Amino acid sequence: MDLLSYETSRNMLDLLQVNSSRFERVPLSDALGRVLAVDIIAEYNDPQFPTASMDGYALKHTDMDSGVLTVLGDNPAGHDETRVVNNGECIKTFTGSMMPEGTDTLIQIENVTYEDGKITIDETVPMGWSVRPIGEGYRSGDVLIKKGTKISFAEIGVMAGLNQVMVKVAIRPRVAVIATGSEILDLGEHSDNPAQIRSSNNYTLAALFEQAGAEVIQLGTAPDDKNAIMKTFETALASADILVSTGGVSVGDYDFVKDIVPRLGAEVVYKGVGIKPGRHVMVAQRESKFILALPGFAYSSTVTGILYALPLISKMLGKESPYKLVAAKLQEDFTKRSRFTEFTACNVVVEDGEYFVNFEGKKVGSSAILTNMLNNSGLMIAGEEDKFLETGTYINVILLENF
Ligand SMILES: Nc1nc2c(c(=O)[nH]1)N[C@H]1C(S)=C(S)[C@@H](COP(=O)(O)OP(=O)(O)OC[C@H]3O[C@@H](n4cnc5c(N)ncnc54)[C@H](O)[C@@H]3O)O[C@H]1N2
Ligand code: MOO
Repeated sequence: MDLLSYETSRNMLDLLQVNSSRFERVPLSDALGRVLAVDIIAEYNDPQFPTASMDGYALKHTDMDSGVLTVLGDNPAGHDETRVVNNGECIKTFTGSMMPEGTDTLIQIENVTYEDGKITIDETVPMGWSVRPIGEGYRSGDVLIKKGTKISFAEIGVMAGLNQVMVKVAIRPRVAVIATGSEILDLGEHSDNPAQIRSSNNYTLAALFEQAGAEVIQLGTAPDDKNAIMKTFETALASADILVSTGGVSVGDYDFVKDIVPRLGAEVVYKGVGIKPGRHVMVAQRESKFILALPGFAYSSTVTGILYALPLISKMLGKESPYKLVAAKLQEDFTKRSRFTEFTACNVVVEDGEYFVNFEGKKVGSSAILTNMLNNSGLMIAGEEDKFLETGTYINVILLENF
């Protein structure tokens, strides 16, 4: 089998024409987890007026040493204060209130004694004390959130502060997921044969893609039946942007998926990459739609889903990168098992601001071991040329959180 290198396969994937300009407007309260389709630019300053940040008295700092000041009255938060403070005067002003004209400093209640409409200053404060200046948080015109950002709690809050009632977000790519194989049983399906196994692939991948911002069409499982698989694929392609299948891509007599994909009129971009796991992965395109046929093994399908589906989803969403790649230091020796680029589940530890990896609790075995991905594992990348990697070697790791 002629295998592409991992790097070539990823470059070819990056070169595929993907529509990344589809957007919709959603209410802010529905925007969590969506990806911004525009830059969020401040239309005003925050705050828009000098604002008190403590409860106290607004005054001129030049009066700080005068000892006693006349209180003109109260200025509660939200009050449009119009009185002008002159020398020897102050206004009782509260946290969040607009500072009255003529004042530059707020002295907190604890620092004064009030009696008969006057305050005596017991402890002075510096010029500008407890006043949030105009534009303390941001200035009009500042780009606060970049297009392509996944919206989290902080983005929601900042956009609420900007009165963004509706938010322009990328349309979620629709990804159809199906697991093929006559031995696999869907969730809850009755088993009458000990050679059957539970399907995890279609659920792992659905969760992975949803986490990455896609809308998943869960197609469940399908037995190794050429015509049935073909029909299901054809139907799925009518509504999905990406069809992801697992199983049926190697050389077995019942591995039909690899033959079905070209028969659907799709152009095979490649089939077979020098990676472990996942070497049978197939990428195909039919007009603007993509078909990713991933291997059946649970770990292989997950890794190839990360490596080949996430970049397409991420591009459709207008995100800068599908996941975070970091350089980490090996905390133990690592021996590569194949001549391919290898992706190994690892623990990622951060110590003193540096990333480290180790394999504590990870099992060595076949490409079926999905439990190695538990506990926020990372995916360590050992290159084709690597063989034995010593403790202390720096190595690239894909972080699998927050993509
Ligand atoms: N003679 C050869 N045999 C195999 C080769 C090869 O090159 N020559 N490649 C091996 C490698 S590497 C892989 S990866 C697998 C890929 O095979 P398929 O994509 O055709 O997958 P299946 O044979 O259908 O399944 C493989 C394995 O995974 C289990 N499986 C399948 N679907 C699911 C699911 N939804 N959830 C959980 N587990 C699943 C299935 O029972 C098999 O054990 O081929 C090797 N063989
Ligand atoms: O391609 Mo398989 O996933 O190497 O085990």
